[in-house]
Amino acid sequence: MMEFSKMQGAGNDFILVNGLKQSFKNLSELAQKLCDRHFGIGADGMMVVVPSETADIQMIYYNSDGSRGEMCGNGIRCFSRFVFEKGIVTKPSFKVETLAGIKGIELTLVDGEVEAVAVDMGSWNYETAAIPVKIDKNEFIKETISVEGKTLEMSAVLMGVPHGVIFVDEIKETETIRLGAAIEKMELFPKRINVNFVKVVNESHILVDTWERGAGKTLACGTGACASVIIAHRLGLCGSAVNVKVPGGELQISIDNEHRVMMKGKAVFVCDGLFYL
Ligand SMILES: N[C@H](CCC[C@H](N)C(=O)O)C(=O)O
Repeated sequence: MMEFSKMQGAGNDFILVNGLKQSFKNLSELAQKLCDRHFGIGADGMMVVVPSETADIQMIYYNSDGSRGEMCGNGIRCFSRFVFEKGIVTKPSFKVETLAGIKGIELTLVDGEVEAVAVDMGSWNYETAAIPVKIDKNEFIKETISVEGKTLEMSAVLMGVPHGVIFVDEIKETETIRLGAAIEKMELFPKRINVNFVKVVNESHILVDTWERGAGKTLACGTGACASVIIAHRLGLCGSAVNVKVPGGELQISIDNEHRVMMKGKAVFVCDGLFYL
């Protein structure tokens, strides 16, 4: 049997496993098994707590399809509350090692409970070689793509993981699913890509709906919310402090003048349990 916690951040749900107490052979297979919504517990992804030599603790993230994600914005908020409330980390400010670099965490405590988690998500990268995008241009900004019989204008950015951002007049979940699924796997994106459909309400409010690489349609995507603000800000469509409303809740995203993105939002425990491996 295996101990786990189920958590969610703005409706993006995760299974957390304490890798300091138990070790596993194949994390990709474990993620697929645990995240299956019929034969397992059910979640968008799985995080494992492991030691770090360069930070206070290390987060390993897998999507529900068993693919490794370099970073997970909603996930790192849940991970941070988990390691604090389980006593693994004992201070409200700490650093988490990820495949996308070390992230700074600030917990907001109310009566000893974690009320919100702020994450220094670090900076972004527009270079097509880094995202990656297979195109003979340095950046992929407002480029035209044809998919599922539609011509769309998309911009791409690496926010720890690859993100595409498409601005729409109206968000339709059926289109997020139909178009997102096709764009994720286009040859243009050798490592696949997360796809965000964005409606700008005003300069401090946007709506985002995301099709996630390796997880499909989710109720929120933290790195996607960050990517959407970054691109909207670059195109002059929003300011540098934005409330991002997603189907599962909302996130506060801000860009500082050192080219860094800060994300703040909740992280909620759903349950603790035992899984029969
Ligand atoms: N599916 C993403 C990783 C999780 C991102 C998302 N859950 C977030 O909150 O940032 C990828 O493989 O690129």
